[in-house]
Amino acid sequence: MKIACFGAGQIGSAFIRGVLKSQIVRPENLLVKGGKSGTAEALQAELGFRLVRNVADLTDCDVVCIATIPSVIPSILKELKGNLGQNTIVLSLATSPSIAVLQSALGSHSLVARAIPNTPIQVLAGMTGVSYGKNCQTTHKETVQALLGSLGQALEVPEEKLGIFGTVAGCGPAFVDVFIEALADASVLNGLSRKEAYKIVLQMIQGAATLAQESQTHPAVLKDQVCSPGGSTIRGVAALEENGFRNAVIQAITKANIH
Ligand SMILES: NC(=O)C1=CN([C@@H]2O[C@H](COP(=O)(O)OP(=O)(O)OC[C@H]3O[C@@H](n4cnc5c(N)ncnc54)[C@H](O)[C@@H]3O)[C@@H](O)[C@H]2O)C=CC1
Ligand SMILES: O=C(O)[C@@H]1CCC=N1
Repeated sequence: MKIACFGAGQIGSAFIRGVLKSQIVRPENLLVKGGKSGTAEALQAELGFRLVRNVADLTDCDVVCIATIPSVIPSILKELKGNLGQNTIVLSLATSPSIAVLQSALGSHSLVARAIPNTPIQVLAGMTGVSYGKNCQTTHKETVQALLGSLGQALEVPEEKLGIFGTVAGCGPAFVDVFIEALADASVLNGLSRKEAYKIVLQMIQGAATLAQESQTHPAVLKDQVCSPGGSTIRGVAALEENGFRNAVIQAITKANIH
């Protein structure tokens, strides 16, 4: 597979690291164009992909990804128009614009898709939602699925659900990181070292997620299994409820919701 990526910031570099780690693309078949921040050049020195010198180099790419903030995208689309092969798919990783806007900027025959990945794609543990424009045929979807699926899980969703999918999966890691940090702070407050705290917290979170995934058991049942009568856990659960933990999480997702 030959791919290009515009943008090597947070999600662009996670994507670049992921596709090289999964070996879905070889460094010589990965072309990257960065902005003025210099991150693409620094990453290139580390990972050995190619930098885009000329957009005409992109005509034989299977997929051209756009991993920049939305305001930059119209100028990138102008650059791309006329420099894409007949089967090159433009895959935007940005929260906007919509497929309709991408399509109208690139021309009515263009192959367009949108995906919202998350930072765990760099360690091939991603969860990515993807939606396709009307010109994408099965073969194009298979190409994108192979690319994004190599970074973890990738699921096709209608575009109207991509926002909330991306909010939970894409913003979610930051919310979990806040939780991890808070658990570690509490551990340190109660006598553990930072190192011990993070080792315990990370394995605990991974274990709880694996148990929920593998047992396919409702989280309320799993929670009840931990809460011994008159025991320690139920006191902690009551404290979470008293402090509006569930509501805080619901509000976080609702406020973050990508439209
Ligand atoms: N950070 C994340 O976890 C996720 C971000 N996204 C989306 O990805 C997009 C980028 O977000 P971040 O990576 O967080 O931002 P960022 O600011 O870290 O990265 C954007 C990069 O684009 C580069 N850039 C600017 N103009 C350019 C141009 N004309 N050509 C090529 N590169 C150019 C900048 O130099 C910068 O390195 C946003 O639309 C965001 O919503 C989507 C899913 C997850
Ligand atoms: O914060 C943002 O806007 C992006 C979207 C998903 C994760 N980060």
